[in-house]
Amino acid sequence: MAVRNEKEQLLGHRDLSHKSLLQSDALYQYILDTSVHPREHESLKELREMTEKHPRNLMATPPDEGQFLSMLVKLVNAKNTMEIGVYTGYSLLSTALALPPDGKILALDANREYYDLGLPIIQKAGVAHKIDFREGPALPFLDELIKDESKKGSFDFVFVDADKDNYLNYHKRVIDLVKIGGLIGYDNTLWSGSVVAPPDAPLKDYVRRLLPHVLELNKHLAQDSRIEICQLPVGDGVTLCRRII
Ligand SMILES: C[S@@+](CC[C@H](N)C(=O)[O-])C[C@H]1O[C@@H](n2cnc3c(N)ncnc32)[C@H](O)[C@@H]1O
Repeated sequence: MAVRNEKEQLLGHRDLSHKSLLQSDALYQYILDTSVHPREHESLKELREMTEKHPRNLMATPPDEGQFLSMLVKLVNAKNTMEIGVYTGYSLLSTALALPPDGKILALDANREYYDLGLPIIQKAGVAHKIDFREGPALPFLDELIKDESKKGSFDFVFVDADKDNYLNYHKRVIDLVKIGGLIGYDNTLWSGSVVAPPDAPLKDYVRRLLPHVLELNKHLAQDSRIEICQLPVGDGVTLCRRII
């Protein structure tokens, strides 16, 4: 593949409608063909293919990231989890399939219409009973949740993939809801590679508008002594935070 200039590289993967920060599309395709698609649960495949036809499909979690989340949930033996930002449910279903039969996911999204598109597939996969879906803006919901002392430190794993301008607000609440030793995953922390874009880079409007929030979050997480962090170039960038105090 021809080497692309810096600006093209910053925009390229998004424009090709999959999310990869790798050096070439061929390399990303190799990962999908070799390690991801052959192991993808049939319901996840069905949900992914259904979502690909949706006008807002750019929001969907890519399958390599879904596989990563599934592995994480199993590695930490998660039972009680939360997801902020569901869309049609690809990451939700990946997590639900990875949880034990009595595992639970509190799933928050401002828009139930998207979830309802994926719900029949989630039901067919036999994991809908693990999901407690709540429609509405996540922030006030978290403010209520945190008033309940029994919810503090009760989550093993939280995945945040919603409005980027609220991530810091989510972090301020979620850090008290996740248990010590538990994990929080923040999605899109490399923001299509725009975190290193020169000022005149031809970024899409929403990428430019939300970039300061992503940069602020990354800085904040790196300085937060309550967590250990690891930022990974999976999907659009995922920062894992392990609560230590
Ligand atoms: C990037 S998508 C989530 C993708 C999803 N994790 C997946 O696997 O496909 C972001 C979602 O966040 C939701 N959202 C945006 N702002 C929100 C808010 N303030 N509170 C709750 N959900 C919100 C949107 O409705 C959308 O479904």
